[in-house]
Amino acid sequence: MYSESCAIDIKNVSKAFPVYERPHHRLVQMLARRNKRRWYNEFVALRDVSFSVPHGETLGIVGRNGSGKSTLLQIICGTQTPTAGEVNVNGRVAALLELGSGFNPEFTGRENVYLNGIVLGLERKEIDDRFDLIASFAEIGDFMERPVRTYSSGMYVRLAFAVAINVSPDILIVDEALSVGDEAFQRKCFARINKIRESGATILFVSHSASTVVELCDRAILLDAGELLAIDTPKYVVSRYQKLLYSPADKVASIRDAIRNESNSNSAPTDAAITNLSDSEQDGQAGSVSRDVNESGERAYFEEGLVPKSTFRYEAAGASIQDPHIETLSGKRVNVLEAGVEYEYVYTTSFERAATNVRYGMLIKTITGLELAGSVTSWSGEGVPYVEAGTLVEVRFRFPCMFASGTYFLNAGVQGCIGEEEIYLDRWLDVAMFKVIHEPGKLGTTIIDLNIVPEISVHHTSMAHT
Ligand SMILES: Nc1ncnc2c1ncn2[C@@H]1O[C@H](COP(=O)(O)OP(=O)(O)OP(=O)(O)O)[C@@H](O)[C@H]1O
Repeated sequence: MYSESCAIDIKNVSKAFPVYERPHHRLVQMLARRNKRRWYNEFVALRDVSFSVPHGETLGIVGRNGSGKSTLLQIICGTQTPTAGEVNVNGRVAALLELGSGFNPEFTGRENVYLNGIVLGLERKEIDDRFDLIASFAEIGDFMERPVRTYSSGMYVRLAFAVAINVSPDILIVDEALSVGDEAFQRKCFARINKIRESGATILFVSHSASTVVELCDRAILLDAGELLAIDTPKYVVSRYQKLLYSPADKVASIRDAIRNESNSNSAPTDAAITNLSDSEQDGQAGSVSRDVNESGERAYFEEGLVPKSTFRYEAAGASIQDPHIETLSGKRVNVLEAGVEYEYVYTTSFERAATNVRYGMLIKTITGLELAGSVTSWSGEGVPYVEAGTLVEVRFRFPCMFASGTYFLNAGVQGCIGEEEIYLDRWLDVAMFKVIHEPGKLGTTIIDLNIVPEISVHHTSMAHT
């Protein structure tokens, strides 16, 4: 029985595609409809898939290429029909599927926004009200008035994303689309996805990035060759996915069986049958140990266009933060950093009103919004006792760049008392961003690189001598 308490309910869904050996067989098949002979073979893209997604859950979908992820999403969106099984979707679905689907290439961006909005169940007036928001989110300028076929893939994704996340979906489906586009835009999208999530929407998220699935999702499913092999916590599912992904071809079948049996046994996840890969295997890294870091950060530099697009300022109350940036210890302004080197995150606060018990804070986040590290200048109640109106105060946070190569975002905030109550005098999210340069010899994996020193020693056991 379909339950309204679920956003999505999939029961025994299968999908088979006809595959014709020769192009003209398609025509022969059409003409010979009543004939018993079949001019095609069936390719089964999904076989007997069942699962349900409660309202408000963020479900990750992982699987190797061709495992059926896109087909499943298209069935949920209604752009493909299942060959067998039942699909129930409860709520307004906004989907970001593969490039090429969703928009009519001959229509302009504006026309497509209206078309999509109407398909998603919005009234024309509602689309009118949201149009400026969508246009400013998409950042495609005059291209809004040009046919979508003239767009670059980046522009296409920007517009598709802008529509999908500005129509207040109950269910948001994102198929890997975020990997197109620059990091600043990706951050902006993740910030918006988090807001949609917080508002109680259900999210289906297909990604090849293990860390993103673990970070964003409440649960995940693993598809392989059209079969749902596992549904469990993101960490559990991702470890099985990686095991499949990196196994030699002759081991795949036995690993599939082990994952299936393990899932079916309904026991608590155990790593006895499936051992997690080491991080270096996951990232395909091997390489030699290298500890050569340039302590001065000489290779760090400043890149002009590295400006966040997701900056958000809370209403200021008596102070304003200015010029947040990063410097090397010798005072060079940089935003592309060398790993393993110390830098300073600097900003100035201008006080329009006098404040007491003043404290400054900072935070470093990933593209997806994971809060990695932060600091404050003092504990609550122990801030600078009094700052006069008209004062400019510079604050410097020295930090070691212990991050893996990638892009990161910075917050800044000043707290203090005006009167009795402690409040944020000024607070900015994603006020600056920086990149960390890839260091080929570095062995650290994931996000934080603690410069862990590995050591291997070989011990001969008694068995080795027999
Ligand atoms: N219209 C079609 N006709 C025939 N086969 C198809 C069709 N659409 C998809 N398939 C096949 O179904 C299988 C599943 O495809 P699908 O695109 O759903 O996989 P996926 O997991 O999304 O892959 P990827 O990660 O590469 O995008 C693939 O082998 C694909 O070739």
